[in-house]
Amino acid sequence: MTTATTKRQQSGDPLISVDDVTFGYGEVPVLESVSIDVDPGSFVGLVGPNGSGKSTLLDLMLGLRRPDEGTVSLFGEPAHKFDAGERIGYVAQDATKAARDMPITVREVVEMGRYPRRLFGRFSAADRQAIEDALEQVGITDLASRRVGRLSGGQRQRVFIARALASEADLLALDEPTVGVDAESREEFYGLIHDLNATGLTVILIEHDIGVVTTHATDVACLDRQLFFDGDPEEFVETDALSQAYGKDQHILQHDHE
Ligand SMILES: Nc1ncnc2c1ncn2[C@@H]1O[C@H](COP(=O)(O)OP(=O)(O)OP(=O)(O)O)[C@@H](O)[C@H]1O
Repeated sequence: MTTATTKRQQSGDPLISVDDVTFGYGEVPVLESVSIDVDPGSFVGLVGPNGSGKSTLLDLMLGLRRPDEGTVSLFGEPAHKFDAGERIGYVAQDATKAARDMPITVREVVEMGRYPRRLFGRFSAADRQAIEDALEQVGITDLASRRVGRLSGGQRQRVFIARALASEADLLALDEPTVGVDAESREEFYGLIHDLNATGLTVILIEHDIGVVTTHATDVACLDRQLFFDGDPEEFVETDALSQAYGKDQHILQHDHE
């Protein structure tokens, strides 16, 4: 996408490197000896049953929490020292639900993604163009002056993706982004994420629907405190990692397939 991304892709260094990480909230262990790399340009689907530590691992990857043991590097730096806001578009669980109460327009949300790049507190012509391009890329130009709170869940998701694009993020991190979104909008949404990944944007997606993950992801990581599987989606469906990780919670998967 950007020149910086291209350079990193050429260098072949992982964009995120999690090395032998252990983490707990107080005495409660959540992650145990987890090691995983996220390569530039990849689309990593992070799956596992409820409470298996997916959101926690994402927090650690983005430097929002520090591991008890092990190390996490992000863009080649210790993750907790990195100012993640600059190069990462993060759509947290419930982010769009919170947006229901936002008394601001779609364009204003997308502009926020561009704030850090302003010079002397003002948008340049290039900034304005980047904002328009981001709106257009996710197909919400005609919604630009609408209030975010008045949009559907699927439309709000697009607004947040556009904000990430306006910031020229190198990495898009999505935590169950389509909860509560209807099947058609959901399919369209993942088509959009697929296309963005094809342009070089690295994607990490937490998602219970294994079908979505195996269709779009280039890598699957299956977690339940430990990493059960990390690799090719096709191999993943052939191994017993699914039943090992989900065990009695397999109904979660079936439910999402319906
Ligand atoms: N801030 C917190 N303080 C204490 N415990 C927490 C906190 N956040 C999460 N946990 C616990 O850590 C474990 C892992 O939670 P996490 O949200 O990472 O799992 P998850 O795989 O993302 O779950 P889900 O699929 O249900 O969203 C759970 O047992 C959860 O209750």
